[in-house]
Amino acid sequence: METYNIPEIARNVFSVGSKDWNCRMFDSLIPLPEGTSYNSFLVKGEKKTALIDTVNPGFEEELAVKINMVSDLEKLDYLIMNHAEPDHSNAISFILEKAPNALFVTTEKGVKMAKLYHELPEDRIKIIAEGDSLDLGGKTLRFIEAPWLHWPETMFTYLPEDQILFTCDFFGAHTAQGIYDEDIEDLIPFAKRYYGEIMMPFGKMGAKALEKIKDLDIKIIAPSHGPIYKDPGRIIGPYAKWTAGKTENKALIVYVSMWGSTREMVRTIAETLLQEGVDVRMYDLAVSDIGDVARELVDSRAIILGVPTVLGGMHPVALYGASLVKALNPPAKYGVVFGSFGWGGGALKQAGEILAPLKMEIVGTHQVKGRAKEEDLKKVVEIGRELAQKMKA
Ligand SMILES: Cc1cc2nc3c(=O)[nH]c(=O)nc-3n(C[C@H](O)[C@H](O)[C@H](O)COP(=O)(O)O)c2cc1C
Repeated sequence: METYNIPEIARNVFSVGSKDWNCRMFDSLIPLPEGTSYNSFLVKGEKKTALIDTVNPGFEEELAVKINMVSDLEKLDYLIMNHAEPDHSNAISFILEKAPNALFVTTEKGVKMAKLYHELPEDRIKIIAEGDSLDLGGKTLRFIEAPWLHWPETMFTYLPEDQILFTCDFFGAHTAQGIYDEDIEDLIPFAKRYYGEIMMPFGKMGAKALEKIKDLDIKIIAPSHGPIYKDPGRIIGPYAKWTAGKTENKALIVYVSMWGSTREMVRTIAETLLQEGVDVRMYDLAVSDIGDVARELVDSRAIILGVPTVLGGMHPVALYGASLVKALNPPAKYGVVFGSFGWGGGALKQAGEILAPLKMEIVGTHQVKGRAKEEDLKKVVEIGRELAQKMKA
């Protein structure tokens, strides 16, 4: 007999998803130092039962066992989909097969996205829209469209009787640890990392979603990754700051250096900025966790990129880092680029082209042939001081 912990987060509301303790990479892109969870919630009303979101490939059987421990999967009435990404939607076909009377419930956009990944029985689709609700008997599920968090079809589900907001990826964190937010002291850095990796490019949509839910009475936030918030303010507060693009007096330095020339320049600007009272975070992209970089991008006021030339362009690792920075669209106001080359150069030009679409003012650039000389490092210090002044203003 398998043993499972099935938290009852409110009366007749069960957390039936899975913990993926050892997963170390997500979306073939994001490192997961503490694994993750795929949260799925079963809501039992007096008349009807609904499942909100499902689980990642490989966890379907566990989901079925857990549902059957607290209910009867065969008699499930509704399968609600807040988001079509397979880590939450993968078990849709599995569940619809095991629960022959269950209706698949989502928005019109949700159906379109789900059909990209699953074959859905047409006669079992129930399309809902903003403000619609389902009566389960003593429990109501109300739907709130929250598009682009982080795919076009995303929505939230609200359970007014228990004041629970099911937000899928929004407010999520990649960690398998804990059940409730109170279990993890350093949860917000994890949530911030997740925000940087997944939500930051859609910050404006995030701000709109916050505005939409601001008058809801929320006692519990139940996201689909990481712990459930019994203290919603603990995550809504930081999200208000992050989605507004508020920055700190902090410079994020990301660089690559093969023989130390670029490293000497970024180390010099780091020391200058620290002298000037600027907080500094520095990551060598060749050995760093890109999730840490994403976390620091969320509220850094300046980004400093150090990149040597390799084969006529940027070092490939720095190219990857710079492309990611551009795609994540951080709120940084100021930028600086340093580079080193041996003969023809090319990295600095390419870095400028990549970062151009960001709305950062480039405060300075400096490139050296080989190692930086005394006058080069003086120039780096000058750029650092000018940057610090601008950042304080
Ligand atoms: C694999 C490799 C490829 C390079 N390709 C170029 C190049 O195409 N053009 C150039 O000007 N320098 C090139 N260089 C020279 C480096 O850009 C130069 O050594 C630079 O000072 C390295 O800076 P770093 O010590 O910060 O890595 C290359 C160096 C290496 C190791």
